[in-house]
Amino acid sequence: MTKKFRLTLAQLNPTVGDLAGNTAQARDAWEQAKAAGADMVALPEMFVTGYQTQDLVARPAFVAESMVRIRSLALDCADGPALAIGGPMQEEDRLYNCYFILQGGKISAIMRKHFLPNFNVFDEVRLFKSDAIAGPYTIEDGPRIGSPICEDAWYPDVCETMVESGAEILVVPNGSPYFRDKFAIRMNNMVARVVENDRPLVYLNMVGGQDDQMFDGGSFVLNRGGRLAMQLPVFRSTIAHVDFTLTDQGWEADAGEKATLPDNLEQDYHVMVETLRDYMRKTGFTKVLLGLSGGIDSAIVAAIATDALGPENVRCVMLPSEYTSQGSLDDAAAAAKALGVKYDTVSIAGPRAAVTEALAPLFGDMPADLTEENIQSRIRGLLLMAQSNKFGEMLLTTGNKSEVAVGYATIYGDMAGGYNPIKDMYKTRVFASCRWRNENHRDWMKGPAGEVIPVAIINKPPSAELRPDQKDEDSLPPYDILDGILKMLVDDEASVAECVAAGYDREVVKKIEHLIYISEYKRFQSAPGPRLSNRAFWLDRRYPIVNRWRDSS
Ligand SMILES: Nc1ncnc2c1ncn2[C@@H]1O[C@H](COP(=O)(O)OP(=O)(O)OC[C@H]2O[C@@H]([n+]3cccc(C(=O)O)c3)[C@H](O)[C@@H]2O)[C@@H](O)[C@H]1O
Ligand SMILES: Nc1ncnc2c1ncn2[C@@H]1O[C@H](COP(=O)(O)OP(=O)(O)OP(=O)(O)O)[C@@H](O)[C@H]1O
Ligand SMILES: NC(=O)CC[C@H](N)C(=O)O
Repeated sequence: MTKKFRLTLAQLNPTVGDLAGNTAQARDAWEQAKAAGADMVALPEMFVTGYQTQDLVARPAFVAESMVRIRSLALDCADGPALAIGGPMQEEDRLYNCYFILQGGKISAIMRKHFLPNFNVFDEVRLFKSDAIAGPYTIEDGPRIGSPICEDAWYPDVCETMVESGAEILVVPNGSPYFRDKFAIRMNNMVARVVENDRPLVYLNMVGGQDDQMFDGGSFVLNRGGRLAMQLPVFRSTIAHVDFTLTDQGWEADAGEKATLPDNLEQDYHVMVETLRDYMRKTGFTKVLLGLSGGIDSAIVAAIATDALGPENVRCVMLPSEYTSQGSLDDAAAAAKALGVKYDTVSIAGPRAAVTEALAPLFGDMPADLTEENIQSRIRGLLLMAQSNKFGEMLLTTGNKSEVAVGYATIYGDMAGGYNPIKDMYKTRVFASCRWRNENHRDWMKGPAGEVIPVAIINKPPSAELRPDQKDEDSLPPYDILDGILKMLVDDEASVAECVAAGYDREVVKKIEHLIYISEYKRFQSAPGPRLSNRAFWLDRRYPIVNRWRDSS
């Protein structure tokens, strides 16, 4: 009789620290696997705790409770398919990132991670110990399986050793966070492992937002030769069953679902929506508010919030001053109407006059300058935070990556807010994302279809409207030049000389370099936001605040 093996892939969304909830999700996946007649159900890396735990995993009580949950899951799931789940384990003074195989009421095998990622957003060498490469485990009446844990499968060694010691299938649990165009990098690595080892491979990733990171799912199954047998969707919790048949050449996966992967404009937009949605749900908020200025940044943030939470949970507030143009008033109202969100107006004229009066004895006849400009931004921050307190709505802040990079925002002013959906998106890409959203609608968007960001907003020159006729380009180079230089200096760590060789003016490059370094203190105090690139501010790029070094090239 043909030998078969059914594996259930649980591409699910854990919450960091919700040990009971994550275990319940695992248990539910196991019930579904059992009902489907599966032999094994696999959950992602560190699923019991959620990922990434950062220093929470250094707390002995947290690890101990996680172990208790794993053991009780083993007992609960004794009678049915094997269950494989990631979690931490303490052995004497050593903490490991593990993959537990639960069968027959017990932990029947434990894989300990060998290659600990310690770059970009990862600090696993700081948190965990590496263990020697383990051999495969056997599923009762089924294949011998090797489980390299995420980073373990990005190099040949672990898979090769597991296969040399008898692994017939590789099942790789992952906690692999999104950055733009990462799919191809993952796929290339996994195809290489399959070809090197002549074994099928199951790549299982988690989904969900955690602070700045989005775990984008997109799990897949490869047959020998690197042939794609199954592709699960990105950004969506999914339970799927894959059937393996034992052939003369070894185990072969039957062809299953082949989800299509979105292009990178859609990926980024979807990440901004999902991370905000998960940040809200996982921190217990349902409603947001934001200042809607009639400019493009607050307009796209309003659209993202509406798509994430629904129009009934988004409130936009126009806070006009004497410098607010009629165009801005019209554009902000039109944007709110197109999205179907609540829209209020609170003038800053009165508070501004009161602040000016309060400071007059100190400021005397000193000329008005940036101080007075920033007071407007700070009054808006204060009025928005007051509404946040009163109505229990979380305030969204709206600075794009270009502004965040050069400090073009007022600290304790428009930087006020709990989450910044566009923190890692350069201004030039904000324009492209707005056009994409106006032309596309998907079932995961809770906002309406159509032109939700009025084209008048996309087409006008950006202005902070903090003084008469102010344009961003008065203080900054045009955004295509600014973003070109920022991409080189921030994302590529290019030298000043390399920027000049690429055609940028040295004086402009030096000015931008200076602005990046002197605004480190602002970023240190800024709200988190979704990571879209592999060089996002915060964990990917950690610079000192006090720093006298400048590139003399
Ligand atoms: N290293 C450091 N550590 C701690 N504090 C430091 C510091 N360097 C300066 N500071 C302090 O920070 C203050 C300066 O920061 P801040 O008050 O923000 O002021 P600043 O960065 O000078 O001005 C804000 C800039 O953002 C522009 N803006 C504002 C609002 C919105 C937008 C927009 O388009 O979205 C643009 C505005 O036109 C202006 O060019 C100083 O008073 C100084 O005391
Ligand atoms: N008149 C206003 N009413 C409400 N909010 C405002 C107003 N002006 C500024 N804000 C808030 O402060 C943020 C910074 O806006 P500002 O106009 O200074 O520059 P910006 O970065 O070009 O943003 P935007 O493109 O949204 O205008 C805005 O995104 C908005 O949230
Ligand atoms: N959790 C991990 O080991 C992640 C590292 C891995 N290379 C990734 O980003 O996909």
